[in-house]
Amino acid sequence: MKIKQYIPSTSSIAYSVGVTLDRFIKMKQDDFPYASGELSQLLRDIALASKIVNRETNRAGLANIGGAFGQTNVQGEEQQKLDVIANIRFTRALTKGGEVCAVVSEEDDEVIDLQNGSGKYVVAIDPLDGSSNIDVNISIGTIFSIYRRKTPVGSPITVEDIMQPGNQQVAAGYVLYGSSTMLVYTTGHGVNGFTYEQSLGEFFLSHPEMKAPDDGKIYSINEGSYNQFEEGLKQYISYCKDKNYSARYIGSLVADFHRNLLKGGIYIYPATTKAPSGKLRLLYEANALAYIAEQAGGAASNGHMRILDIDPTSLHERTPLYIGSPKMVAKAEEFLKAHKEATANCN
Ligand SMILES: O=P(O)(O)OC[C@H]1O[C@](O)(COP(=O)(O)O)[C@@H](O)[C@@H]1O
Ligand SMILES: [Mg+2]
Ligand SMILES: [Mg+2]
Repeated sequence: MKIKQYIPSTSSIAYSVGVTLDRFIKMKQDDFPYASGELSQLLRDIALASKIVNRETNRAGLANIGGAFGQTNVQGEEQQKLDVIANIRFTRALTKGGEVCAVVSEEDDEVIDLQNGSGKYVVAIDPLDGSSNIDVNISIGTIFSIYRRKTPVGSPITVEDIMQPGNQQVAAGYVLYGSSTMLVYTTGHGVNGFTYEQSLGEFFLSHPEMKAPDDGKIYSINEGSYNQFEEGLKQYISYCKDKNYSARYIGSLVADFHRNLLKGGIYIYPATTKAPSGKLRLLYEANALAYIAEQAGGAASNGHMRILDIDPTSLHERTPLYIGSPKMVAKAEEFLKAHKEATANCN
């Protein structure tokens, strides 16, 4: 009996399809000898739910799942049907997976206790980001943050488990439902992006070790509320215009963030006179993207302090967000600080 060693074929007739998300998670898990596989399973559960939500978003116009659901959420926003569908799909996947004890969701007023005595993890999630773009076929997303609970497994869930600053995240990521669907995540060891191959039902590694360019020429801000911006920010926007930077604003946080992460740029959702804490939510929007930004060499602040160091005080609290290329975030902070100091000196 002859035995020969396997030599991988390099022939283009059967090109390699690449590394699947499952295999990548397994490979990375092996990097941590004490890893128990629970976080890996949790990431797989999120990937599964995102495949289902991807299917729903793709056929939203056909299957009568576009449009309003007819209820408002705790933010006072009218829920879209896809907000509710995505919320059900992710919460169900996290419950069935068995790794999670509690979920904080944009679409639920209170913390959801999954009645899972063995769950080690807490997930904060924006099931559907960019809701205003659902019915107009513009990229939308999902954003998630993962924490290890602070209290012993099996004990009642406490504020301590939920109200953790972003620097306590063990993983974070987003799904972008765009011209292609991508899952981008970090477990604190760099950022990797996977593209969904619909026909095979698999995510494949397409953007290994993503790095945010140090600087950029794109600024993303909704200037519709310009008159309510603080003076320092107005000066930074003039600076961007003097520099002939490109203004790009999709109105879906995940999509704007993703573009700027790849090309270099800054996304700003500022404080305004009407909304002094801005619009975006700390626990399930800002923290996750801030962790990814920093893991890719970018930066994220509320204009004055690092997002990841903010101690949360309420479930749906909002924060101004300045995120993207580190030099651009630093420059924006500089303008805010300089104007604040100048005003203070005048008084
Ligand atoms: O319409 P505005 O005020 O520019 O706000 C757009 C921002 O609001 C959001 O839609 C808020 O997120 P949700 O859609 O998850 O509520 C962001 O995705 C987006 O960046
Ligand atoms: Mg959102
Ligand atoms: Mg949302």
